Amino acid sequence: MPRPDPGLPEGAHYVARWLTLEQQRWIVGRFHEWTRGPVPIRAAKVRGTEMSVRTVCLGWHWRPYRYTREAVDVNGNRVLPFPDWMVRLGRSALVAATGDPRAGDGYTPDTALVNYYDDAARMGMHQDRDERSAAPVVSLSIGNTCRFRFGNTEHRNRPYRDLDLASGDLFVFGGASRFAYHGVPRVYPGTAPEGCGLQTGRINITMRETGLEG
Ligand SMILES: O=C(O)CCC(=O)C(=O)O
Ligand SMILES: [Fe+2]
Repeated sequence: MPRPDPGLPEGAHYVARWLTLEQQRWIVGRFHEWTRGPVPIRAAKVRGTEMSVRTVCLGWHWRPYRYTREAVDVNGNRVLPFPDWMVRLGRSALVAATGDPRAGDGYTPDTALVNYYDDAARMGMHQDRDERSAAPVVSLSIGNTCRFRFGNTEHRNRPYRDLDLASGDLFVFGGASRFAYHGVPRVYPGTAPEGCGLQTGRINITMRETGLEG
């Protein structure tokens, strides 16, 4: 049973190598399907500047700073539906992360932001706060290892904790940590394990409950 990590604030959980290599390869296969459309993967623009990360969404399309069903800032197409297998995966992730067999009950993520990081990509400190639900965010990583910075709910500065997210790692932030600032200061090129399905780069999936209707 995973114990709370004393270095992480309440509500934040980390499980190393939660996904098997076989699961990782399978998800990478799905990733290639998602990027082929109906909405291509793209760098979202924040105040006119493209992010270095490229993103494709499932369920709801995210752009700074709201969700819509159609990718209005890309090609206007409706995004792919949120897959049932990912709802189940999200629920088992919560059970694994917290050690509470009921932790997944009632968790129904309806959007996933699927990010692709090349060797130069990073993500500044931010909160995930465009959702109306305070349900946990479930994060899965595949490919190259990154440095992940997990901070506090007040501002983007210290205290924060740096940890490495490697291929297959699970990170969850809910409860008192749901609106904590976090970011990815760097990725480590060439660190993806053999057999994870990704030769270059890093994929990160964050599933969330939007709390939106329609
Ligand atoms: O890539 C990561 O590990 C974090 C991604 C993230 O924070 C986001 O998509 O909002
Ligand atoms: Fe985030």
